[in-house]
Amino acid sequence: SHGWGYGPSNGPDKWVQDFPVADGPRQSPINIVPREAQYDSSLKALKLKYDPSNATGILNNGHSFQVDFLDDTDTSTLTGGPISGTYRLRQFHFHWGASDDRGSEHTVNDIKFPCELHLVHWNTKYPSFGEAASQPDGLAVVGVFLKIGAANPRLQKVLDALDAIKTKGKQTTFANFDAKTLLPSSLDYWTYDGSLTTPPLLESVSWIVLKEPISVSPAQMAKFRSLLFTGEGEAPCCMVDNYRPPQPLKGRRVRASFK
Ligand SMILES: NS(=O)(=O)c1ccc(C(=O)NCc2ccc(F)cc2)cc1
Ligand SMILES: [Zn+2]
Repeated sequence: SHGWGYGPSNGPDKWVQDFPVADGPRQSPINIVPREAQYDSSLKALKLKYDPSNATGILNNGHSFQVDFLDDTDTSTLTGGPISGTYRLRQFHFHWGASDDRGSEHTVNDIKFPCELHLVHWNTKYPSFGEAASQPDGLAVVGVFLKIGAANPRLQKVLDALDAIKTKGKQTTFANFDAKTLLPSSLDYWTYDGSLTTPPLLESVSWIVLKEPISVSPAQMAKFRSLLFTGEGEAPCCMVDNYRPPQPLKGRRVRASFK
């Protein structure tokens, strides 16, 4: 009944009641201060190899919507970057605001973007996502900022599917989508050790936040905001402001892959 959410009674400030790790040492998101990030020449280039045929479906999970991928083989993977080994793409999803002045989870010099994309990967040294999610090196999430500008044609196929998943729990098939097309031209990134940004807030994520945003138009942002947090037949509540604000850095280092 009273599950976690983003409202006044169940939002980010209340999560610590059910998930004490919310006050842990490596929580996400954070504010990224480029001037204080340490360039690390030992950081490798990101290597993302995604197979479009692994896309299976698109789901309104009541907190965001996600595009799910078949992750039973190493056909859609993340390697290189700050991580060692092979991480498999499991899903991507977004966080966004009720207006263009907010919505991202990470901020840069305290600047909020209207939307942030998360591509979620898990370390194949563990038998499953669920197992990996409880390990300090279990997950790797690539974060991409969306900035208001020209309409982004690469987003359109995802946004056109949203009418079919308006309410919580609805899902539909979503096939043959190349998640790589959502990435900006530069793969320069900041990286730090963090957590899931929603309950259970597990401290198992190597965060890889790309410096270059991709574009989204105001009309496309309106499509995100047409979704509902609520299920069919419930009093409708617009799915907006589904972002956790930045958390204390607690001495963590943020490294940059670029000068
Ligand atoms: N915003 S984010 O990219 O940080 C993020 C990514 C994935 C999840 C997730 O999978 N939750 C369900 C879940 C969590 C742990 C499990 F063990 C099983 C399912 C939550 C937040
Ligand atoms: Zn997320």
